[in-house]
Amino acid sequence: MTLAFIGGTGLTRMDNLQVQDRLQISTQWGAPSAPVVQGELASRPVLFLARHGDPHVLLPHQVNYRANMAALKEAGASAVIAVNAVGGISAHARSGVIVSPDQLIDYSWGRDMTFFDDRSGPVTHVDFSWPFDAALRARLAAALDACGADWVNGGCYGVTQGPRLETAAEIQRMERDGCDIVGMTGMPEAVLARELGLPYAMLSLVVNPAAGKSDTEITMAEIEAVIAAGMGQVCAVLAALVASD
Ligand SMILES: CSC[C@H]1O[C@H](OP(=O)(O)O)[C@H](O)[C@@H]1O
Ligand code: HPA
Repeated sequence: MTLAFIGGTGLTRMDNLQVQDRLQISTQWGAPSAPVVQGELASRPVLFLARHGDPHVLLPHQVNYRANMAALKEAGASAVIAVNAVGGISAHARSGVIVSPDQLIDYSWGRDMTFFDDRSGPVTHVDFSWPFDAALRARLAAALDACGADWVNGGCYGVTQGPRLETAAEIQRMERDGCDIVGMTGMPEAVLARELGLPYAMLSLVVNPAAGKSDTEITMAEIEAVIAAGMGQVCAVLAALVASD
């Protein structure tokens, strides 16, 4: 099994990854955000892709999710762990906590969200009742526990369009809908993985209280501080995960 990691905001490069090659892959859907990094983590072969480019230049709606997922598949990925920075909606989704969501709701729009839209093949509707792979999430849970992480097993990730953050009313609506955390990149990434038959799970680091959930303005400085404190542990969890293979 070759695990692929997609690094998001705060994880453009993985410090604990031994880089062997940077694969320039072009796909029929265009170029991925960055070269696919081929390397070793805990002495196991892994792949890594910077979702927003390296350096981080792409906004969430500018990411070519189809090219990213197709490039990982072509590079030999057999499963994908996506790392995300998210805002916390539920009380237990405090800043610094890691969430492994088990559901999502998609509020994004206008993104290329399927590989099956060229009209040459059969009409395809994939099952997406459970967007995250249960076996991969179980392995992730063991790695999170082994690392002593402060983490939450399950929850609903709401995907907004961005790049602006949400209004307090939008977050209240998302809370009524059942969202626990909010980010801008979970879709169409998750469904494209499903269409390619790639097991997919997320590791979401809560980096701020979502809009209206604290008395203060959400600042990039606050977000960067939480990322600086927490992304090292996320990388350690990924190493523990591959070591368990
Ligand atoms: C205020 S930071 C917003 C930015 O961070 C998240 O990125 P990612 O999911 O790639 O970690 C969020 O989705 C936004 O793109
Ligand atoms: O509050 C947020 N909203 C949407 N995406 C995010 N990514 C980090 N924090 C947030």
